[in-house]
Amino acid sequence: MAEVDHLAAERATARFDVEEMKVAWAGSRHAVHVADRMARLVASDPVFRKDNRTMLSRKELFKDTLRKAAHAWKRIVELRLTEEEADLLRQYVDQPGYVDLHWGMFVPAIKGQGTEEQQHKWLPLAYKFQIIGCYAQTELGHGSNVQGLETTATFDPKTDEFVIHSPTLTSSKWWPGGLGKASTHAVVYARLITEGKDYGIHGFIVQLRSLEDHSPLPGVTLGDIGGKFGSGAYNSMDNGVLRFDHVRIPRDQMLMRLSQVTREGKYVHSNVPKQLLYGTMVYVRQSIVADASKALSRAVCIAVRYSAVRKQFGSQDGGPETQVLNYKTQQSRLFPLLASAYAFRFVGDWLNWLYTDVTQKLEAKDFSTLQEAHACTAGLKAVTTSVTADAIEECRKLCGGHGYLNSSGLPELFAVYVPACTYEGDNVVLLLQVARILMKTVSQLASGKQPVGTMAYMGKVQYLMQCKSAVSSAEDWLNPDAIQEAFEARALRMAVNCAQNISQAASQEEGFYERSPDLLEAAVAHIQLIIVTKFIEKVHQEIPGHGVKEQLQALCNVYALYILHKHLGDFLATGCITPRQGALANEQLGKLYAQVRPNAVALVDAFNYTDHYLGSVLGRYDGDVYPALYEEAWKDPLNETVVPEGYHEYLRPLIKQQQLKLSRL
Ligand SMILES: CCCCCCCC/C=C\CCCCCCCCC/C=C/C(=O)SCCNC(=O)CCNC(=O)[C@H](O)C(C)(C)COP(=O)(O)OP(=O)(O)OC[C@H]1O[C@@H](n2cnc3c(N)ncnc32)[C@H](O)[C@@H]1OP(=O)(O)O
Ligand SMILES: Cc1cc2nc3c(=O)[nH]c(=O)nc-3n(C[C@H](O)[C@H](O)[C@H](O)COP(=O)(O)OP(=O)(O)OC[C@H]3O[C@@H](n4cnc5c(N)ncnc54)[C@H](O)[C@@H]3O)c2cc1C
Repeated sequence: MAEVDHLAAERATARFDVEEMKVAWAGSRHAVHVADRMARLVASDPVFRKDNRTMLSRKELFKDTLRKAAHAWKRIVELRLTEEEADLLRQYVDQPGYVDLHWGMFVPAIKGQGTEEQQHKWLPLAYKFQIIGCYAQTELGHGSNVQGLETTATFDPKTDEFVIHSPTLTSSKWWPGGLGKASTHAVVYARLITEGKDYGIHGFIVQLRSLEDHSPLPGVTLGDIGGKFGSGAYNSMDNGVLRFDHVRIPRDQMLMRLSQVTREGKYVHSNVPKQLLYGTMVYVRQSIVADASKALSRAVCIAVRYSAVRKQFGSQDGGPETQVLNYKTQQSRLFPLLASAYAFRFVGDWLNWLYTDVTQKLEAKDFSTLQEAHACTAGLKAVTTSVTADAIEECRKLCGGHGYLNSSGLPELFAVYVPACTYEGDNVVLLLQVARILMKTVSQLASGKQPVGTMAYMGKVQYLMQCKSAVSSAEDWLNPDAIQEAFEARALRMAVNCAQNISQAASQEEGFYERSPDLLEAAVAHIQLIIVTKFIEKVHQEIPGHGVKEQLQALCNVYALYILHKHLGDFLATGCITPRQGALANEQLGKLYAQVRPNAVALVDAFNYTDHYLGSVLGRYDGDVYPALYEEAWKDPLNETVVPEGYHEYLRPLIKQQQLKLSRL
């Protein structure tokens, strides 16, 4: 803990029990305890140092990642950490690397799509790191359109093998993380061809490198795809390129849980929906939503603490200047992001519950909730990552000039985070999936089919299409029913408007294409409704701790009214509220910001992040920002010598030449 606490006065104004808020944030007392232990374990280990990361070359950074991953594994084994502890330890190491894909996609792909026999064979090898795996789906020519992939897996009945081949340049696998330099194996997605017929995309386990000397196996060409956005950041990951030249694998390396190819070459599809092939993506999208609240809360923690330390203007007579956190503009930019971090955390928990529930149903051959799982994971992944990426950049601006320094931690956080808007499904492509499901649901309303799950509100179509908000004062907007109704009416009316416009087109397909910008907005409105609903439900639960529930209630209202204010056009255009009611919502928002202000620093303390994990001189727990900034500057390699390299070659001759010219005048 800090010796001098420059934020002590801020912490003293908090009107709630921070320790209990930590429990509400983490989910349980146990979760706080485990996270705390793992975070401190990482922070105290010199191998996991990361303050020099942005100054390393790509090669040094990659080697550092290998070293950290090996050391993390050593500590996991030595300390006999549980799976929960090990996952947390890796998260706190906070450096993207091949292990993310090994544990996050390779293992889940085998678990989800492999038969019991295949799981029995491959998982123990993966669990002990006797093999390292990645997820090779995307190609140079196709990423979003999975059905358009070109790699082929042709069954050869003579040898009982599949022949994996990249027929074109565009069929080269391109992007898979961990593929470039680390992986020995991959789950490769390819078109299955047997008996002369193309049965579409299936997964195959393919060995890529020798387990003896790591050299590529015959017929396999692979490497790294090159440097990426930002210094440090995602460059620790070896995203790779991979080409196959008629590489043979045994038939039993096709992942055969969903469909099989017999010894004779017959294709057999089990009686399950084809979309289960996309199961690994659904799993990771769900994890990405949980991850969004982590990235957003880190950025917000830095910006809130620094805004409480930073002072500008406000004194005419030499008295103290104003903390920038006291400026209403700073609050109106920052507090909605603070509220969003909490909102994403709770909706992430709910999504994790939904995912587990759907998985259990699938085990029992109940596929009824598959569409709900797809819509919620795709939509929430898209909205939470887009908001988080923008919010990290906003936090950088909220920290003024110092936010632009690497030592603020924000540039690297942004650069690492921003591809989340693209990987695991481009956000626009995913929102259009949600929109398709919305249109399907609207079209079924006429036949009397009652929508279920997060679409259930659409069943109230008669009421929601004509209801008028009863809000008549700013305080009325504190009523969760008023908020819920306005959000439901807005989402439903936007979806119905789209459906009506599409129905006037020559075909459903053409209408969908023409109206896709509106459909995106309807999908966002639906997903925002889910986030608001889950936040309201959370606040309705019993929440222990002095003042904790009240703070969460205030943040829930901030989140909802901020979204309402930001998307006021939607609410007005659909006639859900009047301009006067919109103004009242904004008035209430201002009052809520004043309520959040004295609690702001304590609300970010509740995230319970170590200074190591935050990686920011501006976000230090003790708020002692200026000495840290000053010290950090001297660590830059440019400051290793007083006179820079290049002085004698370029600077001195230039100066001397100019001096000579002047002396001649
Ligand atoms: C630190 C170490 C920790 C170790 C552990 C880590 C674990 C993870 C933990 C934290 C995570 C946080 C960070 C994660 C880091 C991850 C690193 C990044 C790795 C990135 C990997 C990738 O990017 S992999 C590649 C991803 N690719 C995509 O997402 C492609 C997107 N495209 C698609 O999904 C499909 O092509 C698309 C859905 C767009 C279209 O499908 P298609 O079949 O062509 O056609 P369509 O007609 O639209 O759909 C038919 C039918 O199917 C339904 N459907 C579609 N998708 C699904 C689905 N997924 N599930 C269920 N149903 C689906 C669709 O609604 C249609 O239904 P009907 O209309 O016919 O009823
Ligand atoms: C850092 C990073 C890590 C990755 N890791 C992996 C990995 O481990 N394994 C793996 O297999 N892949 C990986 N990928 C690939 C990733 O999954 C794809 O990049 C992603 O799915 C997007 O596909 P794309 O690149 O083909 O984009 P494109 O589809 O080419 O997108 C280009 C533009 O077209 C738009 N667009 C595309 N289709 C439509 C449509 N139908 N309607 C409207 N607009 C459309 C998009 O919105 C976007 O603006 C990774 C990518 C990144 C950036």
